[in-house]
Amino acid sequence: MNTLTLRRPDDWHLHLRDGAMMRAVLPETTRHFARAIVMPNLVPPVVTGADAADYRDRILAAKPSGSKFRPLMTLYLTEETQVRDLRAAAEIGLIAAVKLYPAGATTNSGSGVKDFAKVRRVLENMAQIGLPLLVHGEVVDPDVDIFDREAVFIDRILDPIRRDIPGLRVVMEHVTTSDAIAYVTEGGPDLAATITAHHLVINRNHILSGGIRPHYYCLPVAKRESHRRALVDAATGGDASFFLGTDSAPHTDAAKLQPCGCAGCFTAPNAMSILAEVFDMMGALDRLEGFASLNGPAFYRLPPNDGTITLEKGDPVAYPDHVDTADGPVTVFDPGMPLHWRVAGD
Ligand SMILES: NC(=O)N[C@@H](CC(=O)O)C(=O)O
Ligand SMILES: [Zn+2]
Ligand SMILES: [Zn+2]
Repeated sequence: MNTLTLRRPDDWHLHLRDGAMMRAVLPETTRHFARAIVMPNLVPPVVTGADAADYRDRILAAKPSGSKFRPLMTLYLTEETQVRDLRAAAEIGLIAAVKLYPAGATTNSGSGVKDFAKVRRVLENMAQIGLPLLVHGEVVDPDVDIFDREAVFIDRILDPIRRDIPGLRVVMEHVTTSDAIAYVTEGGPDLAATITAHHLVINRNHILSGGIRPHYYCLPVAKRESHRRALVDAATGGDASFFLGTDSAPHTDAAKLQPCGCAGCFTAPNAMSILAEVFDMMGALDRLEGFASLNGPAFYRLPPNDGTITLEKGDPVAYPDHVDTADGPVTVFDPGMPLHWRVAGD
């Protein structure tokens, strides 16, 4: 097979940032994706409905002319989140989901939740109205090994919350372990997971191969090879609980390349080429549309997109190694292998 036409895909987990950075990275997403769940971890975070409306307007104003891209907004859950504000934002269709960051778990998560009892009433209301809770699923306990934080989060935090609040719809974001895959596979219709492109192609060895590779450092950190294989099997296996969320997370090189560098991989430009390569290697190209374009809308109770994109197979595709922003260059994720599939028109 040398060409493949899919319904236009969506990105169910994306960091667009703000200001000059947003203006520089947004076209990299709108080129391929019709919609994206936009993460709220700005500084300060997107906490209220009014914050989300303002941020949405800034994104729409920065969108390339002619693009029909639709940002799907999220609120950043804090211990002060007001039920009334959240319900109002959901009712008018301003927000598509609410994001839970355990305080301290990742980039700009300082305003996240420390005491889960304090957000219980908000979560109950979300269950009532069917509004999905998106979780960065890692515990922050420094005594828990960084490679175990996702599995421990499921046992200590996520599973108790889901038992406590039946009907709460949850997306485990950017899953990295076979533990999460197993939990989501067994989790029933109210549980789903996003999988990134980069976690399908790197394991933890890549971060430390021949030296330290800051551009492969993201959170949750890539795990051992057996986990990567479990992710590939889940993404390509046809279970509708799994769908694409690139977690494309731009940071300037200056912010990545320092003694304490930021976590995040910038994959918006080449995520679709990476996915096509992985699905092709697995003999599963016929399932790429489900993963990238159908399973996400089904979980979010939205229609799939009308338009299509076409992928073409040929000589290895060269992507620019960075995108320039007014804040400095942002390095594009290097998958470390040739990519043979390009999006037609790129
Ligand atoms: N994934 C990352 O490594 N970083 C994300 C935050 C997140 O999604 O956890 C970011 O905002 O930079
Ligand atoms: Zn995260
Ligand atoms: Zn993210």
